[in-house]
Amino acid sequence: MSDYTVRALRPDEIRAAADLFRTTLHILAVSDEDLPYAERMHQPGRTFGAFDGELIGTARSFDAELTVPGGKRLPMGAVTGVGVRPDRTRRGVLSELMRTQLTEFTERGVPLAALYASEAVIYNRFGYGVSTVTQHFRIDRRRARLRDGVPSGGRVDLLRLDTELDRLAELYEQFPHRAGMMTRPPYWWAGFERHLRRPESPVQAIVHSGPEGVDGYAVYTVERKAWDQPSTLDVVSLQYANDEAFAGLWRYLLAVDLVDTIELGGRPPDDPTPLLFADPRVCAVTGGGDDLWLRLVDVGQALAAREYEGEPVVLEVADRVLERNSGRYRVSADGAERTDEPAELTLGVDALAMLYFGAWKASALAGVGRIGATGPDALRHADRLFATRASGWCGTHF
Ligand SMILES: CC(=O)SCCNC(=O)CCNC(=O)[C@H](O)C(C)(C)COP(=O)(O)OP(=O)(O)OC[C@H]1O[C@@H](n2cnc3c(N)ncnc32)[C@H](O)[C@@H]1OP(=O)(O)O
Repeated sequence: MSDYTVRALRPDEIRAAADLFRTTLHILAVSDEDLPYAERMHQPGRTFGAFDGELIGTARSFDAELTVPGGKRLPMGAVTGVGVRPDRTRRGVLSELMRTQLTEFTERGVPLAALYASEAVIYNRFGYGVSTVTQHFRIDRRRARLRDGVPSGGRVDLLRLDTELDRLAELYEQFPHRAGMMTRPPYWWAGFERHLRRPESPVQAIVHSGPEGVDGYAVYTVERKAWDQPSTLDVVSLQYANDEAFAGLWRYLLAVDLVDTIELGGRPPDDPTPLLFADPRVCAVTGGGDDLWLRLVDVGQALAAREYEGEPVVLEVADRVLERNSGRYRVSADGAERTDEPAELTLGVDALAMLYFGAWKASALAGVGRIGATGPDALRHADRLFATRASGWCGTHF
């Protein structure tokens, strides 16, 4: 039996939870100036604390919606703020917090949970898998020339972030969401706003307008340490509704004076940025990695919500944390449902999350022992069924 209890925190305990979380990430505790943002980031009733007399661990979530392949939006618990006091780690505190949180999602009928992971070895055991991946670009701004034929037109204007941040929130929700993208509720924007108000880095926002009105925006900072030092423009956010807006925002960014390098991180695997340039090597891929970690809280509902193409396959899913998900599911172009038919593929719920947005192929996961298969046909069918038109991508760090 554990010597601690887990319960939802009261509003007057939120600062302590935020301090604990920040301490576990080696970040300074919440300042008085930060406190209003920290409070706005917490959705009432969604922060859990573990106590052994004192607060020793915490995990919170906020409600959002996630677009799944085919365009439907499903409720999701956006999990964040996870930390256990360093003198109480490795005795099951996180495991209890995760179980409590997943049970709470189940009771409220939330079919998906997702998070961004500080370390990649923590969350598989709780059923989360890397469901989307990203890449980072560095552009040599002084050598960059756009190819002939890149769309032109439209106009770009500065947006006043101190008074018009809400405008970005509206635009983000208006623009199309590809599979893997989530809604950004006020709990998310409060954290973004705090990030933007860091005193050391002035932040600019721009909007692009085309014939139908505003159809793209970007947020960026420029770091310029000294007059004779190279300077870097860091694109914090880039969202757009069409190709013209994408090109128009880039035309602007490439023309910002006193900039040597442009950094653009966390983009989808099929991001077209390198295709813009006459010499594609001015745009180097400098890294990448896991983006959204997904957890199918209700496997039946999550599988039934997305679209598929191709021949059917029967999956046998194992879920050690939410046992009622364990069982067989038939997935076909007509949808997905529970079945008694014999299994063709066996996999954990974490591996299923890796298939969900098409970021990984079943055949690749089988090759490294994450999926068991009766034969190559089943893998071929699963590869096709779970493939997506555009790369899955979230791009909303939380
Ligand atoms: C979504 C987010 O908020 S991401 C931020 C996550 N937080 C951090 O990274 C802050 C620093 N780290 C911590 O606070 C803690 O180490 C936590 C929260 C990651 C883990 O908390 P703990 O209470 O130690 O986890 P718990 O004891 O329940 O561990 C369960 C299992 O996971 C393993 N585990 C937990 N954390 C880690 C880790 N960082 N690295 C390797 N294994 C780990 C444990 O060894 C244990 O394995 P076992 O079941 O085989 O014995």
